[in-house]
Amino acid sequence: MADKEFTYSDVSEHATKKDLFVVVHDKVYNASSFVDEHPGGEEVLLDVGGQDATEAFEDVGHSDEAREILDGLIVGKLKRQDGDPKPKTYAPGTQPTTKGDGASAGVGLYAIILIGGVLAFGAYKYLQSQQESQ
Ligand code: HEM
Repeated sequence: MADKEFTYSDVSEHATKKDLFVVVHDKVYNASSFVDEHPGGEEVLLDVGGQDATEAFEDVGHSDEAREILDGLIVGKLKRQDGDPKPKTYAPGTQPTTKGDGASAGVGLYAIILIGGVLAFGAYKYLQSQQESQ
C-alpha cells in the first residue's frame, strides 16, 4: 500500500478530520487516526489536511518519535506533476532558521549605531577639550 502514488489533487480530496492526508517530504500519510492524539493539537493538522505539510512539520522540530509515528501512517508517495508547488529540498534538521538570524542581525545593527554614537560623542568632547586648552 505504501507504494501507491497520489497526485496533489488526489491528496487534496482527503482534507476532513475523518479522512485526513498530509504530505511530508513527498510521502503521503493518513493522519486521521492520529488527529485526536496529536500533542500539537488537531487544529494545526486540520490546517494542512490534503496539502504539503513538510514546512509546518519541520518548522516545529518534531522528535524522532514523531517521525516514527509518521512512518506508521504512510499510505504512499506523492506523484509530482507540472504546475505543482516546488518540493522543499533541504535535509531534515538543516532548514534555515530565519527567526534567529533576523534577531541577531537586528541586535548587531543596534550595536553598530550605539558604538558609532559613542565614538562620535567621544571625538566631539576631545575636540572641545583641545580647543579649550588653546
Ligand atoms: C502527521 C504528522 C504529524 C505527526 C505524526 C506529529 C507528531 C507530533 C508529536 C509526536 C509531537 C510531540 C513532540 C515530539 O515528539 O516532537 C508533536 C508536537 C507538536 N506538533 Fe506535531 N505532528 C505532525 C504534524 C504537525 C504539523 C503539520 C504541525 C503544524 C504546525 C504540528 C505542530 C506541532 C506542535 C506545535 C507541537 C508541540 C506541542 C507542544 O509541545 O505543546 N505537528 N507532534
